Amino acid sequence: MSTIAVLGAGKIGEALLSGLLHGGRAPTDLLFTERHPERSVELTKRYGVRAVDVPTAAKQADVLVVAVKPQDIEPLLDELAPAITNDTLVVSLCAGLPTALYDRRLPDGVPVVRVMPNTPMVVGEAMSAISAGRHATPAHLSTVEELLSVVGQVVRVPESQQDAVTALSGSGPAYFFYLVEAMIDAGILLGLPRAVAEKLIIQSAVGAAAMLAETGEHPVTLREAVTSPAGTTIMAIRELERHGVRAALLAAIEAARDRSEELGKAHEE
Ligand SMILES: NC(=O)C1=CN([C@@H]2O[C@H](COP(=O)(O)OP(=O)(O)OC[C@H]3O[C@@H](n4cnc5c(N)ncnc54)[C@H](O)[C@@H]3O)[C@@H](O)[C@H]2O)C=CC1
Ligand SMILES: O=C(O)[C@@H]1CCC=N1
Repeated sequence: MSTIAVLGAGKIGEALLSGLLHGGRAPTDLLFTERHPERSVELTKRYGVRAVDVPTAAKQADVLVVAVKPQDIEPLLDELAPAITNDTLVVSLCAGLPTALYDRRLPDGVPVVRVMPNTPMVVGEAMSAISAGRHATPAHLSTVEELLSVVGQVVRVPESQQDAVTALSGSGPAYFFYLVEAMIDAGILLGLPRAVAEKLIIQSAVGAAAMLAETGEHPVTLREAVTSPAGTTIMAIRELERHGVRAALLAAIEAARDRSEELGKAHEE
């Protein structure tokens, strides 16, 4: 079994470690690096996984998963470059960072796969999109696909689509949480107890998501089935249209895509 090291065990790094353990990987097959010692202690206690430094991770692991903030990539690449060989696969989860950045900064020929996952990884429901860098082979892509399918679903996309993917599914869970938060507030406005409003909205979200995933019906069809002539739903839809919610979503997701592109450009020479 291959050894996987997570470089930067924050929210996404921890979600991956925990998901892989849940999927049957032995703690001895996993390593992580973390710049905050107290975080390392906490994670080793929680998962029984060993914290190491970057050179040790590069030497001992077959797959290095980079999960630091894009703004923190440069010092990590400085540490990694002298320690890594072409036998090690680099998997980057960083928003915006192109595989070309790794190609420039790491020894020639190191294979890199760019991935955009999302936080539902913590419950095994991630959506991950993967793209091969210049030196990554179909076998490398399959390795990453296999790794990530333990924590959710995986699609392959050309790297040129990764900024759009980041805006859609990378950030996507935040948009749904934001909607849920606003709808719970609406329940409070209408005088419902908070606990009741939360239960009503969260279960409606879970039910709607399950219908989307399981019926294969188009969202328009599912929405129309809720929208009775001269009923309650159409009154709400009219207000959503009047307040430009659809246009707001288009603009919001475009802004997220632009930011992803910008994060990548910040590291251009
Ligand atoms: N949070 C999210 O929903 C998603 C995040 N991502 C990407 O995943 C990456 C990580 O994001 P989060 O987990 O949210 O960030 P985070 O801030 O929770 O985790 C980053 C971790 O890396 C550690 N770190 C930084 N530099 C380090 C170094 N040189 N050596 C060792 N550890 C180091 C930090 O101490 C921190 O614990 C980012 O690049 C982000 O774009 C991708 C998809 C979704
Ligand atoms: O907000 C961010 O930059 C990260 C990338 C995708 C989701 N969270």
